[in-house]
Amino acid sequence: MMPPHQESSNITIHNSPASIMLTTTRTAENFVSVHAEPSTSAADVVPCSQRPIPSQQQPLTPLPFSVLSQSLRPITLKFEEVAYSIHSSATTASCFSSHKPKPRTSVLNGVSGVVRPGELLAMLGPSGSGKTTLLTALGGRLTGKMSGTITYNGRPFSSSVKRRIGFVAQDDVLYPHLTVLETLTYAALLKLPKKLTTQEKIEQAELIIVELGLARCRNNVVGGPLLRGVSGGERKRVSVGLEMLVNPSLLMLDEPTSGLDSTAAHRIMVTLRGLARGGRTVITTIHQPSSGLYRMFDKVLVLSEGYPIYWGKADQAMDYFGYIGFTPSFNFLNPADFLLDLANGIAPDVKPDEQLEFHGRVDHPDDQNSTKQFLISSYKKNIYPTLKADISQNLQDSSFPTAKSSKSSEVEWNSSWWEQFKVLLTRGVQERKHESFSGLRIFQVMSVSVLSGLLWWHSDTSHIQDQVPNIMKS
Ligand SMILES: Nc1ncnc2c1ncn2[C@@H]1O[C@H](COP(=O)(O)OP(=O)(O)OP(=O)(O)O)[C@@H](O)[C@H]1O
Repeated sequence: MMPPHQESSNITIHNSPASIMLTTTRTAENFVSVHAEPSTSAADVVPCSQRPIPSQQQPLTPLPFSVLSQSLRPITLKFEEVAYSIHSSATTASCFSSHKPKPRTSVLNGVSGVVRPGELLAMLGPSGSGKTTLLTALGGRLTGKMSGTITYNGRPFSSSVKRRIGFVAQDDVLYPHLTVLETLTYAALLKLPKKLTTQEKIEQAELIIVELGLARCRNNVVGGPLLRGVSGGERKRVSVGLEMLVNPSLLMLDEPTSGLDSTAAHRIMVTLRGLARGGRTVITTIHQPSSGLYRMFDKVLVLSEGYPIYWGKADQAMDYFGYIGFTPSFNFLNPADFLLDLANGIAPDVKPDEQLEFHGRVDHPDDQNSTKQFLISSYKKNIYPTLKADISQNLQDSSFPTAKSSKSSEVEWNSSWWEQFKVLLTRGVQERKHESFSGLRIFQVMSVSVLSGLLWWHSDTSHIQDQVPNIMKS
């Protein structure tokens, strides 16, 4: 079987040193920031003066084209009164009760916000508070009964918006036996426009590897549950890199730091903040950030059982809760801990040792509920009016292409059928290079591939999101 990195077909993955940092600069935090070029027509792009100042410029060799340096179309995301409910009787339904209307459980209740290019929004809340559901809704992936409005530069979700969104799910789907370089290279070969040569696409993958600080592990296998591979943080950065290949204007990440140590989590968050400062709109859910991570957020949305209890600047959250009467009775080093306690209905006047007792006792839920109710009503009274005014601000925007230009750009971004087939075949062989081949297995795989292919044969390009998981699995 072919060793990794060996030339196969006409696709070659080089291990040459990445001397292609066209648009990268290192900041004082030893962070590689991604310099995108937001359109100057967008009203609320973060001014250059607010971006991190590079401490040193590195000598750069120009590339003919860089996916990261091409002009972005910044996205201002606004969502207002988003509510979502699910059927809660799935387990109790029987053939005798099937005609009864099923009760619904509310998951999100009147959640609103505005996130602008250059901003990093963190959604905080206890487990089950609705963070992932909201992120999925904002990413245009939520099916079911949802109400409220979500707009992208003032327009509803559309295929051209979809193209500009990168979504990193909590459970990322990666090929365990491919190396970091191979993973990103095959993705580049599939995703990048056909006007680029194969060599240029490979260079884009190398550029992303450098951008995300993966150069050290570029030749390590990604790994999975049964195969030891790169570390959790590196794996997460590979997932971010896969989304960056299409240079998204709006990047969404579900729990990108879960299961990581504080250093790896910090590195991921530094990366995300850099992506935001490059003109992108970045939204992440996060479970229990350290105080260091918390300080990196621009805005914070705190959810409690699907209700918002805080929306605003991260560094003003403690002041707000102090204003409505919740001042920590001891010095909270980590504001996130304080916010999560409040979202759980735990008032700060309960001392730490009493809090343990509080968690263990069952006769206090009323106290917790009344605290939550007070926080929800305070949000409606103090925060929502200002937020609503902010959402109502008109946005002068011309950054999305018209239907006609969008169509032509979509055609431009598709590789030919034959190109995709060659890449998928090579990737499939590479991924299974450790396995022994038999005629039966080859027949089995080919039959499933043909069937999958027929299912999506001539499907509309606007359904590309549905096709991607099939491409990944095939
Ligand atoms: N399709 C669904 N079917 C059943 N329950 C659902 C569905 N979608 C959401 N829920 C419920 O809605 C609530 C919110 O779920 P969600 O995953 O958004 O929470 P979360 O804040 O992201 O939690 P975690 O931090 O544990 O990931 C949970 O109680 C979950 O069980």
